[in-house]
Amino acid sequence: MTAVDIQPSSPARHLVPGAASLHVTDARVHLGGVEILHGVDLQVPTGRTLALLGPSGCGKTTLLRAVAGLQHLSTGRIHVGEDDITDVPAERRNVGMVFQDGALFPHMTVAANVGFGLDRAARRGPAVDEALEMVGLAGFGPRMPSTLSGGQQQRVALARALVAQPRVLLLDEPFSSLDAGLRGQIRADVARLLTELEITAVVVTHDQEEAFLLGHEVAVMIAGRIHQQAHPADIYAAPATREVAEFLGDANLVAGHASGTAAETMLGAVPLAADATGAMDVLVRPEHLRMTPGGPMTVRAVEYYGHDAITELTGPAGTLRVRTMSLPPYRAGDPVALTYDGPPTAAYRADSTS
Ligand SMILES: Nc1ncnc2c1ncn2[C@@H]1O[C@H](COP(=O)(O)OP(=O)(O)OP(=O)(O)O)[C@@H](O)[C@H]1O
Repeated sequence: MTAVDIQPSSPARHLVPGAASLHVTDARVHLGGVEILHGVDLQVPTGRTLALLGPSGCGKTTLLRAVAGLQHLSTGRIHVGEDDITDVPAERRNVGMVFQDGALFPHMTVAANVGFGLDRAARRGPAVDEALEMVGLAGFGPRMPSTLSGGQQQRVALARALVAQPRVLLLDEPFSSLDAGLRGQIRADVARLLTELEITAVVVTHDQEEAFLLGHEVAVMIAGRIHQQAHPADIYAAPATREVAEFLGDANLVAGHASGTAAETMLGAVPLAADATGAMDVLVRPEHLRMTPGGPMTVRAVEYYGHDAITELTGPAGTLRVRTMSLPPYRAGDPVALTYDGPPTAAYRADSTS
């Protein structure tokens, strides 16, 4: 699922003035003598949300800290709009940040939390109320954080970042401290809000669903490199590298021999999205496989989830997972044949490293 573009109900009021594009070019960061970011490029157009997705420890927070001015770049440049902010101190960048747990001050009212970073005059003005209104919490100013739900607290954290009218907003795993039930609801809420506000945002997450929901585009970072930045549907359909395919989960890689627009595999001919020749590992999504009784593969297990089911099979094509929308009529040990029934797909050189 991906965030739907929603027309703001009243654009003039919701638009965060000054929102600007973000461009990171060839960013390198060294920590403790080790290169953590290996020349990262990132582009976020004005008013769009980019989800920065990658496994734990790949460098997502380091990149966010660099954009915020909390981490020095060894090389590379950062532009917000036309301005090169690479050497601008953090407090003058006008880049807002929302951290993992929201971190509200429990002894201060909602309004005091939101106005915390403002000078005294600005705190008395309309900015705090406006920011609360933006996040749908008009009238919540006098409340204490402990009287709010987890989702409302997260919205207050967002209001606190928005009150300074940042040109770019950075969110580091903003839902990680919420329990699973609440999380699903709140992230959909925040996805809608970010789109309505037309703010330029980067959201860090290691959760694919979250990235696909929140990001107009998704950048996949692995081991300090951006492997791909594209629309979620394009990333899912055609992961640029084997690492992206594997990280996104539920990727079967089937050995094959490519000659042009198709590869010959144990599943028969599989159409390829880009011409290739030679030994390849072909990406086969579980929903693009069809099972028929009898055949060279053996069912190992069936996992039934209600909305769909995953059947795991082993045999000459390797260990493969197949997704069906209902419970398949097979049990462990049954012989099954598999055929490919999907669009032209990606393939990776068999000798390329994982
Ligand atoms: N001060 C430091 N000195 C040396 N290495 C560090 C330092 N801070 C972070 N690192 C390393 O840099 C790498 C990237 O860390 P970073 O926190 O940016 O990853 P991340 O993708 O945000 O991970 P997570 O999703 O777990 O928060 C990790 O391998 C981490 O161990």
